[in-house]
Amino acid sequence: MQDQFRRQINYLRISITDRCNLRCKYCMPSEGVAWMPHENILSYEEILRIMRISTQLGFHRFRITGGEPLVRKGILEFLGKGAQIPGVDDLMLTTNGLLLPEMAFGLKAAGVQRVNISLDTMNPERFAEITRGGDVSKVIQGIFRSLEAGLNPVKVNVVVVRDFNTQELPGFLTLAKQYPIHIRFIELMPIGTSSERRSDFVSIQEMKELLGVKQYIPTKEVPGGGPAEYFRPDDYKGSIGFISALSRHFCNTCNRIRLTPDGKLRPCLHNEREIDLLEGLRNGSSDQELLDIFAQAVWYKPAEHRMNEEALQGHRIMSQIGG
Ligand SMILES: Nc1nc2c(ncn2[C@@H]2O[C@H](COP(=O)(O)OP(=O)(O)OP(=O)(O)O)[C@@H](O)[C@H]2O)c(=O)[nH]1
Ligand SMILES: C[S@@+](CC[C@H](N)C(=O)[O-])C[C@H]1O[C@@H](n2cnc3c(N)ncnc32)[C@H](O)[C@@H]1O
Ligand code: SF4
Ligand code: SF4
Repeated sequence: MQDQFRRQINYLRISITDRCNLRCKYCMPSEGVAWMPHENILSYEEILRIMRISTQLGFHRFRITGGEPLVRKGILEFLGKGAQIPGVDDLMLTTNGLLLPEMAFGLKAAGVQRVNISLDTMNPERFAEITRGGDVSKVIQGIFRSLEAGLNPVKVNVVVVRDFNTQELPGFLTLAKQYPIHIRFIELMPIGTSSERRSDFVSIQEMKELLGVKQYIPTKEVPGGGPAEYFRPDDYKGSIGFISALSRHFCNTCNRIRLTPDGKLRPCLHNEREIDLLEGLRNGSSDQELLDIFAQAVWYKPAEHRMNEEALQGHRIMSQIGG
C-alpha cells in the first residue's frame, strides 16, 4: 500500500530474535544487552499470521533478520511455512553467516530465495576483534556453501569503519571479480553503540576513492528491494554495491517497515515511534483489526530519517530492531 508520501510500501523486515552469537562492536555493547523476556517474543505462528495479513496490503517481500536469525530454534520449519503463504514472492535472510556452512542447503530447501551475509573483514584476527570472538573461516565457508546451495544472488554486507577495514576494501573486490558475489559497502550509521563513534564514519565518496576502481558502470541487473546502487565492471562475475544511508539518503524511495521480535511495527529504522501488534495478537483481535493497525503504521511512516537527532533514535540498538 501507499503511505502518505505516495511511496509504495511492500517490504517487511522481520526480526525474529534479538539474540546473537556475535557481539559486533558497532552493533552491541561489550557487556551485551539484556535479552528480551521470552514471553514477549512473537511465536512463529504469530509471525506467520502477520505475514499473511500483510500480504492483503500488498506486502510481498519479506526479509528475516535479527539479532542472528539462524540461532532461533525451528527457523527452517518456520521459513518453510512462510514460503508457502500465497503472496510471499520473495523470502530472504540477512545473517552473519556463521551457521551457513550447515544451514545453507536447508534454507534453500525451505524456500528461501537468497541471503545477505555480513562480513566486514576477511582477516581472522580483525574479524575476531570486531565481532568480539567470531571465526571468519565459518563465514567464508558459509558464503561459498550458499552459492553451492543455489541461493541467488549472494550478497556480502561490508560496513566500513575508519582505520579498521578501510585499507582492506580493495581486497573484497577479488570476491566480486572471481565469483557471482555482490559486495555492498555500507556507511556506518549512528545507531546504538556506533552513535558515540561518529569519527569512524566513511562516506561512499571516500570508499570509492579507496577502492581505486577506474570506472563505475551502473547495473540494474542485481535483484533486490533495498537501497543499494550497483556497479559491474566488465570483467566481474559479481558486482560492487554501495549503501549510502547517511551521505545520500534514500528515504524518498523507502519501501519498507519493520517488525521487531517483541511484536512492534517500526515504520522507520531511525525513528523510535512503534506501533504495538503484540497485544492485539494476544487479546483475540480479528485479522481485520490487526490489518487496520498495520495500515496505520504504513500510512504514518515518516518522510525521512533524522539520524543526526539522537533523541529521535530511541533506546533500541540495531540487533533489537532488525538492521
Ligand atoms: N537507513 C536505512 N538503512 C537501511 C535500511 N534497510 C537496510 N539498511 C541498510 O542496508 C544494510 C543492508 O541491508 P540488508 O538486510 O542486507 O537488506 P537490503 O539491502 O534491504 O536487501 P536487498 O537489497 O533486497 O538485498 C543494512 O545493514 C543497513 O545498513 C533502512 O530501512 N534504512
Ligand atoms: C543488525 S544485523 C542483523 C542480521 C545479522 N546478525 C547480520 O549481522 O547480518 C543486520 C545488518 O546491520 C548492519 N549494522 C549493524 N549496525 C550497524 C550500523 N551502526 N551501521 C550500519 N550497519 C549496521 C550489520 O553489519 C548487518 O549487515
Ligand atoms: S551486526 Fe548482526 S552479527 Fe553483529 S552483533 Fe549485530 S546482530 Fe549480531
Ligand atoms: S531511514 Fe527510515 S525512511 Fe529512510 S530508508 Fe530507512 S526506514 Fe526508510
